[in-house]
Amino acid sequence: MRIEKIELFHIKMPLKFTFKSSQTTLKHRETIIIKAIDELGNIGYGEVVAFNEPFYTDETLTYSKDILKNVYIPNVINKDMEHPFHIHLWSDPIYPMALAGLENALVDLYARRQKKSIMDVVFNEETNDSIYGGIALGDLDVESLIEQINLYIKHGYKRFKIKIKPEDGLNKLRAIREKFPHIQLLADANRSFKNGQIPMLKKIDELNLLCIEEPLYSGDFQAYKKLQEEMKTPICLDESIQTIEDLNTAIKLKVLKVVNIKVGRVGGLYYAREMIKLCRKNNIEYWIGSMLESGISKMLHVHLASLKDTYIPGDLSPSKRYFEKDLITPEITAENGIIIVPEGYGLGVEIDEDTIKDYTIDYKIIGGE
Ligand SMILES: O=C(O)CCC(=O)c1ccccc1C(=O)O
Ligand SMILES: [Mg+2]
Repeated sequence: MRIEKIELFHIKMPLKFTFKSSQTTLKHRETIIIKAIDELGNIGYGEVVAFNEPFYTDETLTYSKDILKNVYIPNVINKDMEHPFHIHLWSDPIYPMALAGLENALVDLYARRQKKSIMDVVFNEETNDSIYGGIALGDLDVESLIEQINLYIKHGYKRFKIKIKPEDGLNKLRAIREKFPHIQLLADANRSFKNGQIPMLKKIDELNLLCIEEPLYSGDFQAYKKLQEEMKTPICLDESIQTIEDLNTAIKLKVLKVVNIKVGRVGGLYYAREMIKLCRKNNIEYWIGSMLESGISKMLHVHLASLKDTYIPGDLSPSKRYFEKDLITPEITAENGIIIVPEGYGLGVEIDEDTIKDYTIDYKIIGGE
């Protein structure tokens, strides 16, 4: 396969709700959609899931765009490639979300070219035909959280993730657990608890959570190890694990029980697969995370969440929850909280380029001369 042309669409999608975490408030989701075209006219899409501000990791969309234009895209354009993962021989994940977006576009293209599903290209193993969706809720007030959970329980959902901060996180979780004793509940603190607030964190143990994501401000592995020794709720690492080396270190230090693997954060499907292999070898639970992206990423995550040994099937719920109009046809939908994994080639859905163009605020084309 030879990639002849790459288009970058910097898009800005209005969110249907304001999403608050301990670190940020989002009313729009900006990402970069990458469209890759090969010498036969096959097309594949990927999404760069960085944000405008470095609240989650250091990578911002400005950095992503620069490295794509100056390094990652020139490294692949007009070269013969046998497999999309060969991109990783030529480019390092300095800005992993940029590299992942490009790699994902090449994998989607390659799978469509081979008339295979993306999972058949990346994982040669049996997967589930459907997954249980779950609802990730921002840091809302207690009344709104309860209202939302009630609503989605009526729609068949059983799993909820709540964003928390030290000031009121414990009280919110207590109120929710009291009202809903049987739901599967997770919390994500996005590194907001400082040392003095650790006693409060330990009280979360009373609430029977599936896990708590990244509670500690320090992000320090030794501090996580100590905390996990003192808590029975599994601690789930997310932003602390960016590279295979991070994961290896965490495994060696016996820090880790659960890890949230995000394709963007780790530099693409190749690295995500390596991490999954490491988790399996070391009996560590893993699951596939998301970050309010368009259906181009979220559908990829639906595919990965269909692996049979994930801890939970991820932060995945219908497109319509997030956006008036998503970029894929059909959009992600759920029936009774269950999402069907599409069967077609590549991502298994069509990409709606008119909608991409409607959301585009900056455009660049490379190659194709
Ligand atoms: O896609 C979703 O609904 C989950 C959103 C989410 O938790 C998140 C959103 C933005 C940045 C970081 C995170 C996270 O998982 O830490
Ligand atoms: Mg998280």
